[in-house]
Amino acid sequence: MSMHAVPFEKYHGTGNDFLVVDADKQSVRDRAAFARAHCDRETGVDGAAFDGHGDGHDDGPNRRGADGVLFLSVETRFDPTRVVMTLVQPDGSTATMCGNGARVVARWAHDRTGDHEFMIDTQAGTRHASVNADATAATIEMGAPTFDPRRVPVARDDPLIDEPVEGLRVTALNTGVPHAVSFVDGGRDDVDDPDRIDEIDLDAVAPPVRHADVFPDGANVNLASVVDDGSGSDPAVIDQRTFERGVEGETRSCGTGAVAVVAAARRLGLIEGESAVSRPPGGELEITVPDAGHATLTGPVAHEFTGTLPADPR
Ligand SMILES: N[C@@H](CCC[C@H](N)C(=O)O)C(=O)O
Repeated sequence: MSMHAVPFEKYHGTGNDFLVVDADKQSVRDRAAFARAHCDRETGVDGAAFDGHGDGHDDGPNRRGADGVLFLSVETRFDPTRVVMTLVQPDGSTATMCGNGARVVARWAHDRTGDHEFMIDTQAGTRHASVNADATAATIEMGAPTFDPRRVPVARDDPLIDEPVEGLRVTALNTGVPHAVSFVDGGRDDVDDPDRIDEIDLDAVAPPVRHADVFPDGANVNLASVVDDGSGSDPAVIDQRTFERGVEGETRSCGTGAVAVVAAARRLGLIEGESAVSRPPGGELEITVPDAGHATLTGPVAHEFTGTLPADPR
């Protein structure tokens, strides 16, 4: 067994939290085993064990474990600096894209270089990223959402738009990874509605959809409720919850999910305008989904703590 210790940083974006490992400096032989062990919410990385935890500057959710490990490689010979991103999830799988993870990558790269603009190489394509002046928020270009059945993918010839799948009415699309979006009536603040979004047992209703035959690669499953349709002077507001493939549970926030929710709401005519605010449990995200071209995702990012972890945790 290797006793090698791997330095890492922990960051989060609206509560979607990640361990970050500099892949240029650290070798982790079995990345899946590393992620499975250290992301575990009961036995994984514990911030209380490390200096810098809750340092008063970037006070994160400070939960044990994480939603994934970002292995990053920086290529400063490019302008803007390029970062190659690989996300290994708590079940050991590798995700092709992660919106909140990419926002964390931009902040991590800023903390190393002082730059504010980056290109991030993901398995879903190369994405432009920027951090704001004090690096408390990051914006990612998210590519163009697609409902094309071959690209979601869904196992049928027509787009899957607002149809029943395993007990939910679902719209299927790909925003870098596959998503199923299901709109429900009551928003988080509709406290008198017994069926409001937060009353739904997501851990019970999502897995049958996540594993449905119509999704050959599986899907992340989002519940969404339109709070404001954007017909007034402000952008639309949508409450969101996401059950993530790879985490196999609900996360505090999902960036590709937020873009999927807004793109699906636009497709179904539920909101007006190309900008919207998504409200996952972990905070607020600003999304744009233009009629053509790249969507964008903007929201807060924060550093939690720094430490070292065993490279081979078995
Ligand atoms: N949390 C992410 C999504 C990560 C990928 C997803 N779990 C999958 O496997 O499809 C985000 O912020 O987009």
